[in-house]
Amino acid sequence: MAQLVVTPERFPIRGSFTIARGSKSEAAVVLVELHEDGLVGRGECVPYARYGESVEDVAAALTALAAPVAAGMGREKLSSLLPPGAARNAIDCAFWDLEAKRTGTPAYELAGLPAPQPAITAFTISLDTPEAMAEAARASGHELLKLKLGTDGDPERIAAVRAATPGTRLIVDANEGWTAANLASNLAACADAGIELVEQPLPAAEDALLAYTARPVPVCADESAHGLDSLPQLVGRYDALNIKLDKTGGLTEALALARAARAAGLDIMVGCMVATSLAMAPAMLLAPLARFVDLDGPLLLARDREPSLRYEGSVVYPPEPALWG
Ligand SMILES: CC(C)C[C@H](N)C(=O)N[C@@H](CCOc1cc(O)cc2c1C(=O)N[C@@H]2C)C(=O)O
Ligand SMILES: [Mg+2]
Repeated sequence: MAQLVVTPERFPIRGSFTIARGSKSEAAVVLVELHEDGLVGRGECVPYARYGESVEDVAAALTALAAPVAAGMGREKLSSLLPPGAARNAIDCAFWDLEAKRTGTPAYELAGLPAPQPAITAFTISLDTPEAMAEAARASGHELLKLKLGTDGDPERIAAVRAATPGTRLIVDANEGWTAANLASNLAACADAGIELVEQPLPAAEDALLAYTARPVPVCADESAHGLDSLPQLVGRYDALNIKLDKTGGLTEALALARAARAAGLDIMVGCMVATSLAMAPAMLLAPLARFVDLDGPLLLARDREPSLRYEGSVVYPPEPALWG
């Protein structure tokens, strides 16, 4: 029977990171370890205030599972005990890792997935002035950039980055910062600049408008997409959804959501919060199902876990078993 250990941790961000909702200077994560017969399964999550989560509440919800876990409770019970969200993510991924270690079978095989392959990840450019974003984009040298937008002057930011990086693939993320009044003009600016995807333009509560708006660039749900239950209301409004394990409550529901979304004709982005390689590793298993991979969390950190995922230029490599899975 496994012993559950829950540890809140902080990892400093290199400089700071700004989106439409505010700035961050550190990643606040919760680590879950499941110790059994000398083996340790691990998972990591990022509680997000936007979804009503805090480090304290998530750690408490996980600690409350110590007794049932010690009594033999397994991964299959989690969806009846925790909502889709950060707490379930950390323990779900820890169960997958423990099972992989106990059976000697890689997690991708346990999940019925192909072996994950190296993938091009997006690299995020923090929200700033048009000049500063253009310079950060040019200096990054990455093949696929995700521009954080969501405030006045976004067409100028888009135009400045496009002029500075003519050959670079671009996606943008408004983090709910656009409005009914500027949606059409901002989407037109994206189309003019050859932007490949626009993530969460409107506040989640205003999604209905998207069904009646021309979408000259594919539009991807992020803050509107959570677990499987959220899928029906995205169809007809969005062209893609950003699957993050912190929103689905781990790999188990992420897989079900990815398969259901593809069956409904939606493209998939596999995304992340600002977190370490341990949080990215299970998400790498979804990369073969995804049109866009956005697993750059560790690239923004001043310090990562050891061992970490391997990043070379724009390419992220599948995890080694010593990290996860
Ligand atoms: C390193 C990147 C930020 C990761 C990824 N490319 C990305 O864009 N992810 C999210 C951004 C969410 O990040 C936030 C926003 C926020 O207001 C507060 C936090 C975080 C986070 O990761 N940790 C704290 C809680 C996206 O919108 O797609
Ligand atoms: Mg987003």
